[in-house]
Amino acid sequence: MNISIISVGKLKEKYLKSGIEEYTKRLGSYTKINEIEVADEKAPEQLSEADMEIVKKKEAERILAKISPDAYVIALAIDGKMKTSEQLAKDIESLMTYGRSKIVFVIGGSLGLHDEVLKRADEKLSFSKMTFPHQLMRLILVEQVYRAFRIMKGEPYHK
Ligand SMILES: C[S@@+](CC[C@H](N)C(=O)[O-])C[C@H]1O[C@@H](n2cnc3c(N)ncnc32)[C@H](O)[C@@H]1O
Repeated sequence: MNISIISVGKLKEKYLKSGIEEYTKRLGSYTKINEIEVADEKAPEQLSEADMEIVKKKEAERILAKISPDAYVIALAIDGKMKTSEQLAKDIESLMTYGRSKIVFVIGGSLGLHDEVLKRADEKLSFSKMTFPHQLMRLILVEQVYRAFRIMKGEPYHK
């Protein structure tokens, strides 16, 4: 099983970096996780709709260039499908069972994901109807992937 997380922009906050490192280390007992960062585009506050589209499109090109054709892509999106941690574990397990050995999670930049990425995605996953900063989303996601492996292995985890 090869799991990647593609995200836009460099992770700057120390506390997020150390949280992600911690869960990546814990996950190491179950699977390897590749953290792929693609460059973000400058997005000043006052962008027109057209300019926002350009920013998201440029970021999308960089994201799509990192995804291989045989990868199962899960795009993180607020309007995606919500699931329980147990369901996520089950879904990852069935992907492994059916030979989809490459799973790629994609987290958008500050403006979100371009439609082209959403079209490439096999599913859209929502963590709630609230908006999280993309860098914090990385930490939440890696913890949930770790939790999913604990659940799959029948190991204890905090409820
Ligand atoms: C700051 S948010 C982008 C907000 C943007 N207005 C949108 O609607 O996508 C950056 C990225 O974090 C992820 N994200 C933020 N909140 C999320 C949530 N509740 N569920 C799933 N993904 C989320 C998405 O991938 C999103 O593209």
